[in-house]
Amino acid sequence: MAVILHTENLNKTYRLGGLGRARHIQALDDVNIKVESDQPAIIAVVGESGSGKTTLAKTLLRLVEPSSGQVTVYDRLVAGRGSKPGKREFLGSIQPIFQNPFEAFSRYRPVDAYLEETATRVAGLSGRAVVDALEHALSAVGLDYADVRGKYSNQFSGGELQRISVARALIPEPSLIVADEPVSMIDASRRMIIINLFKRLRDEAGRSFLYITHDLATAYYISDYVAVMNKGQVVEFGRAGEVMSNPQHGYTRLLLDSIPTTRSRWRPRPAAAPAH
Ligand SMILES: Nc1ncnc2c1ncn2[C@@H]1O[C@H](COP(=O)(O)OP(=O)(O)OP(=O)(O)O)[C@@H](O)[C@H]1O
Repeated sequence: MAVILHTENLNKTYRLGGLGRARHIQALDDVNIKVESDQPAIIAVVGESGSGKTTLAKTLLRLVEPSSGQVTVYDRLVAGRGSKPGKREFLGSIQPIFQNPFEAFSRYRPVDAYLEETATRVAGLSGRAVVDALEHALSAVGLDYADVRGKYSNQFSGGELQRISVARALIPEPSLIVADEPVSMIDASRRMIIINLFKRLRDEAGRSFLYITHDLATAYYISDYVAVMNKGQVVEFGRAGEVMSNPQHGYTRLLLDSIPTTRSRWRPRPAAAPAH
């Protein structure tokens, strides 16, 4: 079985302010998560703002150095003491998708230039193989290269642009895609297209995802595993079905109670008392 993700006693403390006025924020507080499986998996990390989700994502992407602890992804140590993966090899195996696709692509550069750059610089491709990789990745997200070529970010909807971000992430054939709030900036009616795309890429292309979200409802819908974070700690972790149907922690129950259900939304109001 492969160790898809293992964080061991992972800590991150940010230091704010200068000498004498320094303040420390413990963004990750002994985070321990282990997902071991032969099947690719979608691992959701849920929690309110400031709970440490993005910091966790950034340690996997090596954008943030942990204060202590280690991270293993697909049996390879990627962060913490002793981790020294080569840059290209590392970038190829873990790819990010960010929250705002309009910020990921400058409006002064055609979007396919970004895809080409990933194909040449990260995947190490050249010549015809670059075009093949772009065609293949775009078709995996339901887009045609001919419809994307030469166009700029302002010529796409947020949903289309996020699908192009996913295509870019797929080019180096990563084993894990880290998606930090990937649908929060997208029109609500288009969110499920991206969410379902992740499911399809897990099942058909064998990609695993770390899916970071505030939204427990979509986390439940697509995830195999859920980690619930609060104040830098993972307060609950397990198979999605178990966490949702039998939450052990009060904070998880609180998050679950905040999901609007059909029943609570449409429950008829009690009739007003007749006026006397
Ligand atoms: N570069 C930084 N310097 C100092 N403090 C930081 C830095 N990045 C994050 N923090 C702090 O660390 C804590 C965790 O932040 P983080 O962004 O990881 O949370 P989050 O759960 O992703 O929040 P959100 O959902 O709002 O993105 C917060 O208190 C935040 O203010």
